[in-house]
Amino acid sequence: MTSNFDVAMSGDSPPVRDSGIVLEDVGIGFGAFQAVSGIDLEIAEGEFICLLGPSGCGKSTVLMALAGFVAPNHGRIWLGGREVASPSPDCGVVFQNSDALFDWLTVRQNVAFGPRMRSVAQARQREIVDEYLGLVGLRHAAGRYPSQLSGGMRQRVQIARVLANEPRVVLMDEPFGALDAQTREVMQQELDRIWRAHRSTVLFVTHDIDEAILLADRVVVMTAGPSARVKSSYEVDLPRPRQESSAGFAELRSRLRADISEEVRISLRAQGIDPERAAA
Ligand SMILES: Nc1ncnc2c1ncn2[C@@H]1O[C@H](COP(=O)(O)OP(=O)(O)OP(=O)(O)O)[C@@H](O)[C@H]1O
Repeated sequence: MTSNFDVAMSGDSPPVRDSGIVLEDVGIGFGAFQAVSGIDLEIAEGEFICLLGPSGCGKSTVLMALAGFVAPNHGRIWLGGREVASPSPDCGVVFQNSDALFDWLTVRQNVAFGPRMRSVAQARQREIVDEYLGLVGLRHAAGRYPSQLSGGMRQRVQIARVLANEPRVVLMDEPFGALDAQTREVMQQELDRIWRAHRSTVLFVTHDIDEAILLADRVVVMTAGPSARVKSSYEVDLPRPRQESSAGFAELRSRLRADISEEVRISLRAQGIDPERAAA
């Protein structure tokens, strides 16, 4: 496929041989503030990673660097064997806010937008749109405008629109964070089902430990910032779809809770807040 890759070929051999992701000693700063540093992480092709950590530790910053929106000030990032230098159609991004949709286009036109930009033939565009709208259960709403949809439906359109570009990697930054608890639960189940059908490489940022265990092959925990790094990594060796009531789920939840609350306490102390008082 010829595409207008915005990523530069790395001068030397990249450390990945497939469509995975490699972050090698990555640091990202904003002026004098070093948000993350020394991030080493490998994500295999088709792997679903959830990134957890205390608020403000730098999860979104890492995602923005992977998407090519922010440049690291140290280290290197490879995606599918190419060094990331700027945003690329190889990498689809779903944000928390479903307002990323084009209000003046119907659901069908929103999902067809990427394939149309890639000059995909019209008949094929229709097939792609039908496939991805079917996947998110919204074929019946193809003719509606975003303003005529609920928040959950808009978010599903956003996911379909990103997947219709058939990116190698999907980055999701708290995509269900703004949804009510019930819609969120349905969306988590749907995403699990969609991912099992497509097996793209996914990096999913969340605050929610249960969401991470429901979705991830591996949960990666970051330390408190500044200069946050990867603290630990947990393989989620539970059969899908996962049951929150299972013993394995509960055991992993309590290990993750202990690990993250240690970092939250560090983060609160750094802000001059006594964590014991804050909990009282
Ligand atoms: N554009 C920016 N300019 C300056 N500082 C920034 C910028 N973007 C992020 N930061 C800082 O970098 C740190 C990491 O922010 P980031 O949003 O990545 O954290 P996060 O872990 O995703 O937070 P949350 O869980 O609350 O969404 C924070 O201290 C934040 O204030």
